[in-house]
Amino acid sequence: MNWVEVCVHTSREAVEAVSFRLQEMGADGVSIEDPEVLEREWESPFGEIPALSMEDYPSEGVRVKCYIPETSDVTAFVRRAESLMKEIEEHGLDPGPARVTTRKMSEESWAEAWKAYYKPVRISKRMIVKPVWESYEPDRDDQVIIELDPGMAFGTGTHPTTTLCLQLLERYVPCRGSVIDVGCGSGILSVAAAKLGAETVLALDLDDVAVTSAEANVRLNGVQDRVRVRQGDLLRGVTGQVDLIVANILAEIIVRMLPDVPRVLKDKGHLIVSGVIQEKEKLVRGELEKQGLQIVEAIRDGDWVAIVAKKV
Ligand SMILES: C[S@@+](CC[C@H](N)C(=O)[O-])C[C@H]1O[C@@H](n2cnc3c(N)ncnc32)[C@H](O)[C@@H]1O
Repeated sequence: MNWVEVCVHTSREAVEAVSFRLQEMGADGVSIEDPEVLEREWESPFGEIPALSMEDYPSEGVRVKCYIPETSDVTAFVRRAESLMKEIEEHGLDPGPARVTTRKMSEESWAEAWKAYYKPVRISKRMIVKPVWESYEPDRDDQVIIELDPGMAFGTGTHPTTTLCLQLLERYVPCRGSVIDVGCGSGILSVAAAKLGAETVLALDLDDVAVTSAEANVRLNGVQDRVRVRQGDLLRGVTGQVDLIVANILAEIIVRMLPDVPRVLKDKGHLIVSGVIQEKEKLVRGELEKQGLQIVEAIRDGDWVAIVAKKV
């Protein structure tokens, strides 16, 4: 299949909002070309991009690129991307050059374009997310390495909403406990939960591309005996109770899921929700309380918030 690269040239402050909205519009991931990486002093070998070249980056602003099938309605997608620039401005963010351009790509060049931007990432002292085509030498005995081939699904481990979830999973996955990952995308959080000691993990996603990708990543990490992947709409139809639910989806969708949480969560079980932009934090907190869930803590990365709540 051939692809169309849609490039949104924007400002650094609008990158998060643009990336998230492009994914809401149906793009299954984004790559970000920010000249800031040319100047940054890396603290560790992780995240380094070899052969950095000035020509690959814009001289002003940041380029956010995504790839959509040539057979999809490209014109409509581009129109929505253009109106997104107006939305950004209305929300008081600098849209930057606010240009949307397209380029046709073959299947092979699309795959390579992705790989160039995706390197091992250190999530915490113990946890590393590593693309399957990269090599990495563990630097501690208790290291948790999550191998990923994200394909077309969201969840490379580089998005702050995913990173926040991974950091919380490291602290909240109960040893030999049960976990549900709602909106599993590439399966990254399910694999992490299994590698952090969960006995059973149910990975759910509405999108069949995500289901296929999660199944592949579960096998890649050898955790298929503990992780089941199923297509599903939030917690609808889920029976039984688990120790931990994690969901990295947008605030509005999380709010729709919350009425089902007390039914699916064991007493004293935890819920981790991420994908919450700062402005929506109050809404999510209010709905958590409405469901009788006690807020334990919230952690942040830029404008993103992840909240942990407990069934008391
Ligand atoms: C932001 S991605 C998170 C992927 C991955 N869990 C991570 O943390 O990187 C959100 C995922 O939720 C899925 N999703 C959206 N609405 C859903 C719904 N109603 N039920 C289940 N999954 C849903 C999307 O298909 C997407 O894969």
